[in-house]
Amino acid sequence: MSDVLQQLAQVLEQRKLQTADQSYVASLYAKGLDHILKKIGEEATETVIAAKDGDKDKIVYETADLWFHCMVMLAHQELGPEHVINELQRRFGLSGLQEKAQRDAS
Ligand SMILES: N=c1c2ncn([C@@H]3O[C@H](COP(=O)(O)OP(=O)(O)OP(=O)(O)O)[C@@H](O)[C@H]3O)c2ncn1[C@@H]1O[C@H](COP(=O)(O)O)[C@@H](O)[C@H]1O
Repeated sequence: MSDVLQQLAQVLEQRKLQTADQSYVASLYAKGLDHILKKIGEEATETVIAAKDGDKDKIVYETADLWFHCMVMLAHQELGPEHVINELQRRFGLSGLQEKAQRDAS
């Protein structure tokens, strides 16, 4: 897993001990899950708009915002990026069409 994801996950855990005026992440935790989910929705929309505009710098910037807020959501739910990476690793090499056919059959 990327070092920066692991390092960021550690910072997000440490921020659980801070107050909202000390840290943006702590302020997100203080506002609660619904606010974090709203931020994910906003960042997802901004990512879609950037992609529709074809602005590569903006796509990267907005995707980073989206990933960051998803990381905050995972931390809030006592999960980390390793759980998502493990799921992607589990799926690796398994055709999306094959996986869907298996799901539809069960
Ligand atoms: N990667 C990020 C990161 N990406 C985006 N953001 C913040 O996410 C917010 C993006 O939301 P918007 O664009 O909607 O800006 P906004 O209007 O200010 O946000 P709202 O007040 O509406 O929530 C901005 O305030 C950004 O600064 C981030 N804030 C923090 N981090 C990482 O988290 C660490 C801990 O941050 P603090 O908790 O603030 O110390 C930092 O060292 C960084 O590594």
